[in-house]
Amino acid sequence: MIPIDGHPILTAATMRAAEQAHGNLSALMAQAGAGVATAARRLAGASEVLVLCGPGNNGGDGYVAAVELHVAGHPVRVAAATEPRTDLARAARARWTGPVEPLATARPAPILIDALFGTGLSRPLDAVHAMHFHRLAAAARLTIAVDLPSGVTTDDGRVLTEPPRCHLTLALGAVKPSHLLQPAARYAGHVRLIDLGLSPASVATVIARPAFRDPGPDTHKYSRGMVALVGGAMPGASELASIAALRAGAGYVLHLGDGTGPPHALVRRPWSAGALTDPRIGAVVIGPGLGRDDTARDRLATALASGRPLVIDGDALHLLDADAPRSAQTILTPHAGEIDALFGKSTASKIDRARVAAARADVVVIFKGPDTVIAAPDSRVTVSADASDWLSAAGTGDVLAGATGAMLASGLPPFEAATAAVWLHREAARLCGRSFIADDLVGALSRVR
Ligand SMILES: NC(=O)C1=CN([C@@H]2O[C@H](COP(=O)(O)OP(=O)(O)OC[C@H]3O[C@@H](n4cnc5c(N)ncnc54)[C@H](OP(=O)(O)O)[C@@H]3O)[C@@H](O)[C@H]2O)[C@@H](O)CC1
Ligand SMILES: Nc1ncnc2c1ncn2[C@@H]1O[C@H](COP(=O)(O)OP(=O)(O)O)[C@@H](O)[C@H]1O
Ligand SMILES: [K+]
Repeated sequence: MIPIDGHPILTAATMRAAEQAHGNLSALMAQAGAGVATAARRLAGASEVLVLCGPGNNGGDGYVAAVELHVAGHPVRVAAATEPRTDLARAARARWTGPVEPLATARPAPILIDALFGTGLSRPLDAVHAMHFHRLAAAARLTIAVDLPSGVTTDDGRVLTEPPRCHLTLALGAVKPSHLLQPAARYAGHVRLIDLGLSPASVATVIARPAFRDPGPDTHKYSRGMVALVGGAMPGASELASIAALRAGAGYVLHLGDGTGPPHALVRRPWSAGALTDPRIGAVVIGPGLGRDDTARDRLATALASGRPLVIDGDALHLLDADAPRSAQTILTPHAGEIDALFGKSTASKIDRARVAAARADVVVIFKGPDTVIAAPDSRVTVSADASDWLSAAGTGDVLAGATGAMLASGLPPFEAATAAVWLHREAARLCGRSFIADDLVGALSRVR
């Protein structure tokens, strides 16, 4: 049971390929079931465990876990609605010598293990089965999902049948997109990986603590990163982004626009056509509070022509031509509405949408939300989940844009800069607790650094 940070994300198909390449499916199931049993024993204390087993190999994992728990002397019962249908699951079922209770009449237990369906779920659950799943979970103190909460798809975060909210999901062999993507992810609870030694390769990974560029003895303010924030109609938003850039670690932040007042560390200058010609500028952030009028259009055109690395957010995303050729490293930070507006609506998974957008616009995309997907034009993807829901407040996106500018100006390549900023933003939100405002989040960036 290991934390998932930095681990590859695999789809059902790539998981099956990894399984085939391994060759010994029976050994994999034995390992998976043993891993589930170990985790359950660690968390259950002396409490009885009830394992719900489905017809496929997810159910097979459940039977193996039940046998392992029994052998270890742990009180365990099994319930199922249908007989196993795969050879592996049948073999695992045959080794379970206790009774198999019908799902509809199964007595609850304090610890519930959901081994109904995993990566093979192909349609909604039978309504009566789903009802009993919910009944047993409601009566349990702890619900542990094997591989995935039964009812969610594997690859795109969709929910076919609403499962109970599990406390823990044990991802078998690899993390899957639905462990991270909403709405499915909310049913998984904490996600931990059971390593099956498959070492699958993937261009998609779970976000991990980044390697920040910390200052050293030779550092000066410009080498640490100079960020220019292009202001506009609503100076509050660009100021928030400016202060975020400072607190995320930029050595020098230039706010180009109206507005006065603290912090004194912020260098304020009015906007001018030549404002972005300073060769020391390592990143330009444009969009927070920019407005969408002709002035905004002119400023965006100047930023795009400047050749400086760019972070394009908020209003600027509404003025941008996604298909125009790029003259500089560029990071876009759209939320779902902005992705729809820029690239058109789509029912594809958030990972695929971010990847397609990045390739089409030749940029790094930070597709924001409760699950944030960062994609590069070369197909690399990293996904950040478990962000505080309290981030759903005005101005938190401006903070992310400023932090992204600081990371880009520090010299990190765009994909790494975007990843570092998203991680920093998420951790800052964690430190803020509940009911914080964007200004608090800015302060917390320093504490995370
Ligand atoms: N990959 C690996 O490395 C490892 C994988 N392992 C485990 O294997 C799991 C995948 O197993 P799996 O492919 O047998 O699929 P699983 O999710 O058990 O169910 C599919 C079965 O249910 C059926 N069915 C589908 N939907 C249904 C519905 N709504 N209502 C009713 N029936 C429905 C479907 O039949 P269908 O009718 O669609 O043909 C099929 O019979 C994976 O999650 C992990 O736990 C580990 O053991 C070891 C390493
Ligand atoms: N429910 C949520 N849980 C976690 N993070 C969220 C949630 N809703 C929004 N966020 C994050 O909060 C920020 C909101 O940005 P955005 O929508 O641009 O707001 P604004 O433009 O008002 O600053 C993004 O970083 C997004 O990922
Ligand atoms: K399951």
